[in-house]
Amino acid sequence: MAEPKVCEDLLRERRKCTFDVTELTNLIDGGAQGTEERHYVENLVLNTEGLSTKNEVPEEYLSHKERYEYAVKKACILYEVLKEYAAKHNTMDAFKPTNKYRVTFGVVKDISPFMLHMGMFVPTILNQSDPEQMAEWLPQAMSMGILGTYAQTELGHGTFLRGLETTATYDPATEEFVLHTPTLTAYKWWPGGLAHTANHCIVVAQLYSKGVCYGVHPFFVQIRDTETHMPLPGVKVGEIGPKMGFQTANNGFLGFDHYRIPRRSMLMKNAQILKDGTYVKSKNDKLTYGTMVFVRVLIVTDVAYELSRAATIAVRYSAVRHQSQPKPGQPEPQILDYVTQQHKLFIGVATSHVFRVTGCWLWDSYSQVIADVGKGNMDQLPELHALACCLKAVCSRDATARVEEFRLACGGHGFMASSNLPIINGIVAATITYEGEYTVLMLQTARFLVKAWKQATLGNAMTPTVSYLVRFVNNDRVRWENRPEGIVSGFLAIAAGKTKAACESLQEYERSGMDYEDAWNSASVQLVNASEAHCRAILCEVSWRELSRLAAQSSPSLGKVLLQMGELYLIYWALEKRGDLLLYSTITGADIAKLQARYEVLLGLLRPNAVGLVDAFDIRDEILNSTLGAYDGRVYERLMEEALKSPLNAEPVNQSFHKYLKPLMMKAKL
Ligand SMILES: CC/C=C\C/C=C\C/C=C\C/C=C\C/C=C\C/C=C\CC/C=C/C(=O)SCCNC(=O)CCNC(=O)[C@H](O)C(C)(C)COP(=O)(O)OP(=O)(O)OC[C@H]1O[C@@H](n2cnc3c(N)ncnc32)[C@H](O)[C@@H]1OP(=O)(O)O
Ligand SMILES: Cc1cc2nc3c(=O)[nH]c(=O)nc-3n(C[C@H](O)[C@H](O)[C@H](O)COP(=O)(O)OP(=O)(O)OC[C@H]3O[C@@H](n4cnc5c(N)ncnc54)[C@H](O)[C@@H]3O)c2cc1C
Repeated sequence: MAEPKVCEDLLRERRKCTFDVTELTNLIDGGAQGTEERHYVENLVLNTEGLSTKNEVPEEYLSHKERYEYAVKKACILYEVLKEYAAKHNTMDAFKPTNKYRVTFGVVKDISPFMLHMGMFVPTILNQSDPEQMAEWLPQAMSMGILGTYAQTELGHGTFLRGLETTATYDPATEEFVLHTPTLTAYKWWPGGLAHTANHCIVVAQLYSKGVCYGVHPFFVQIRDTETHMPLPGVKVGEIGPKMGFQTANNGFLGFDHYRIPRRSMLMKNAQILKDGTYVKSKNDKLTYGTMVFVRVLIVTDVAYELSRAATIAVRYSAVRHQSQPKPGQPEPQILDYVTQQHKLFIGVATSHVFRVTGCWLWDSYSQVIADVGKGNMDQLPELHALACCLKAVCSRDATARVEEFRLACGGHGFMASSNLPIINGIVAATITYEGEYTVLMLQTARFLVKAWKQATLGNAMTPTVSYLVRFVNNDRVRWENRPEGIVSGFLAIAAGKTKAACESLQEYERSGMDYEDAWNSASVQLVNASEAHCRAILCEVSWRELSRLAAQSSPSLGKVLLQMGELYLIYWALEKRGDLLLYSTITGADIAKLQARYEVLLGLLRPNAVGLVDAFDIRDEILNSTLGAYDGRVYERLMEEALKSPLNAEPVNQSFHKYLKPLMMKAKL
């Protein structure tokens, strides 16, 4: 059968595009070879028997239990396919922030029950086990001979890791640890895949030896029999129930009743317990938190990708949707022509690029610091932690706001499950909380900023990401320049000004007699604001630098568009933060009017390329999973086709009519 035709609106939009869409796709994939490899993986996966979702009942109609079973079945077939592929290539590729493995969304719309296996279980083994442990566990984990997750959070404690209650008490007589859950609040709660998928997990527990508590440490723990999958004696495990999203992630709870594991189950790359119970300290006890730093770094490119999916849906839909009649007698225009609609959409497209390039920069910084840590140099760990915390926090929160804006931009149809915007919304919203909650992570960065400000005022040497503070110690109003570099300077001035103000408040509260912790709490709204400003300045500075670099390497037509997106992001935020700029720079009302005018010009310049820009994200229909965003733009046909799949439409009259509605109506007639 011939493929259905692409709708006229999208054909016209594609003809308007001023740059080579493939060139941008290649840039996003890190080169033409990256695109080729991604296409290869996508074809491999989506052409595999049992993986295509084409003729299946949409996941949303399945019961909670069926949906989980469906996701497990698909994840297993998918793993086999990816394993074969990985065997021929570099397996570590799976951990790089590329789009190659996002093909999983073409197989299960929501989160895979294996996500924590590859995302945290394997990385923790890689980063925290000693060579002997790695040799034993890694091959089993990589081949799925064992299925794992990362069990840290408890019912009563998620943020405060030092407060975790699960205990691992060393017994030198048997050379074992005794894992125990002393209270209800000590139950592990949340880990993905823990409920009915994993048979092993990394358990983070308070280590006790010779009566001394040495704080939280990771342990490699088997929780289910590998043959029968029954929970092992002393293990209580189950599922936590339905959530706002993450329906197929299989989040679970876990408790131990004096459950014994061998001494060598403690991950011993950093700290160790010797046979006699002697504790050998890690060079840096924060290395235990290493997997979280890794995931926080990945979240930045992850949310950039989710934004690109939501953008593709909303922009294509806006090109197809016609509404209202601003000029009497004229046809209804595409909603994409309304400048308010462009304002909703284009910042989201630009933000996806900003987060992707900043995320790649963060990944490179992470790789560098971790290589140094491997050589025993921990100097840059605090800066990396501060950077990963604020970027994870701000990017996850901004991305969620942008996805919601994309949903609103699709009007009523954006509320349909078949648009896929609700699932994307759930996936992105969760990132604000997991791997460190927004405010908590912002306050971690604030700790670093407060120390950095002190160093700056003392005239001491500064680490790279905070060296800008020095410029503002004695002069907090920067001279305004109406160009991208001037906006970046403005944001650096805001960050320095807010850091200074927060530090002064902190001191003021202390001077008033408060102890440091209470003063910190009192100043914490300002401290979070300072972190947000610092992060925004980094996003502006890094993305403008990276997009300019990429533009210089691209064809002139693409280069122009990359710079337009970079500039749009800068101006959007300059306008959002105009009050701060008035405080911390010499910007005037006239300058702000010029920024507003330039913003509107940029919307106009980007308008002809709107569809080309989202086409360049190159997200296949099977991965997009959206009635509104498909490449051919057959929005109304798809909405109707999907509606007809509702099981309620399988019969003209539902039994509830006879059972309830008719009796109700009969009563009214009496
Ligand atoms: C073959 C291949 C086939 C297929 C492959 C296919 C696909 C898969 C591919 C790839 C997958 C890759 C990625 C997947 C991505 C994601 C994973 C998926 C989902 C994740 C789901 C969610 C998981 C979780 O949520 S896990 C639980 C996370 N929990 C938290 O984040 C808790 C937050 N709390 C904390 O981190 C801390 O307690 C704290 C709040 C930060 C600190 O509190 P506190 O001050 O009380 O702490 P301390 O006293 O201990 O520390 C103070 C001191 O330490 C410094 N510090 C703190 N943390 C760190 C750190 N991490 N690093 C360095 N330093 C740290 C802190 O700054 C203080 O220093 P100062 O005293 O000097 O200020
Ligand atoms: C979808 C999802 C998947 C998850 N997957 C996993 C997993 O696989 N493994 C795992 O171990 N965990 C997992 N988690 C748990 C997750 O890591 C925690 O929920 C997260 O770290 C937040 O901790 P919390 O729930 O204790 O929040 P809380 O810390 O209780 O936060 C509640 C509120 O208190 C505020 N607050 C807390 N402390 C402070 C403070 N010091 N200063 C100011 N305000 C504060 C917060 O800002 C927030 O507003 C998952 C969570 C979700 C939602």
